[in-house]
Amino acid sequence: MSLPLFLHFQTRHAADIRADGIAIISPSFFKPRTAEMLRTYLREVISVAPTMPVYYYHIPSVTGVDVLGRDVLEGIEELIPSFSGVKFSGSDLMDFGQCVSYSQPHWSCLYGVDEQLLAALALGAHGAVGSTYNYMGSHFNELMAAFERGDLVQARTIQFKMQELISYAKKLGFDLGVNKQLMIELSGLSLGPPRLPVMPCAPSVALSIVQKYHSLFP
Ligand SMILES: CC(=O)N[C@@H]([C@@H](O)[C@H](O)[C@H](O)CO)[C@@H](O)CC(=O)C(=O)O
Repeated sequence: MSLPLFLHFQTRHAADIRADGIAIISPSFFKPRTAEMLRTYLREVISVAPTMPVYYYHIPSVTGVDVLGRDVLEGIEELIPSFSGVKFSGSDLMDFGQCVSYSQPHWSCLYGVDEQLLAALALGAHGAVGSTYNYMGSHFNELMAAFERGDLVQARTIQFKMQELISYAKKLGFDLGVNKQLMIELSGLSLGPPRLPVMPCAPSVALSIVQKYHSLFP
């Protein structure tokens, strides 16, 4: 089966630079309708570098692909021996729980909806990858530490503050452009403007969210 050429080169490049692994997102223009179609696609992408660890990056709100993560994992360890886990950026926690439950001992199930991390930890998430960790990582480390020592009151307090911040930001149009501006403001790093079609964030919006952040996390 043939693979779009750029994917061939991207995977080859990852192998050439000895990347620790790759995460593969579903195609979103011609969408796979079934888990089998998506698994076949993942296998073809990684066939260029068959020993490199590979993660399935499940992010239905971006791809628009309506296939359960758990269904994609079915039998994937036989199809892709280097399969290493899933980065799950969906809000369907039952599906996430089923991914964790099916997970093989050497896999990682990483959760990516930052405002629901605590629930995912309770379901056995092995780690987290998310955009807001770029500027709120220390608070999330505290959340995870509190969860690990069984202090659910503290873990919830941090999660609720985070939810309040995201819901505040969403009312002001939180998107990638806003998120990038928050990274700049809160990390102090100069990251430049976003690339089209993402639009830059209005300074008044970023300022308002930054103020909210400081009021929640003084
Ligand atoms: C749909 C989306 O962008 N999800 C984010 C979240 O971190 C999200 O921004 C956060 O939970 C706030 O809603 C990440 O899962 C995506 C992500 O980590 C990435 O693509 O780098």
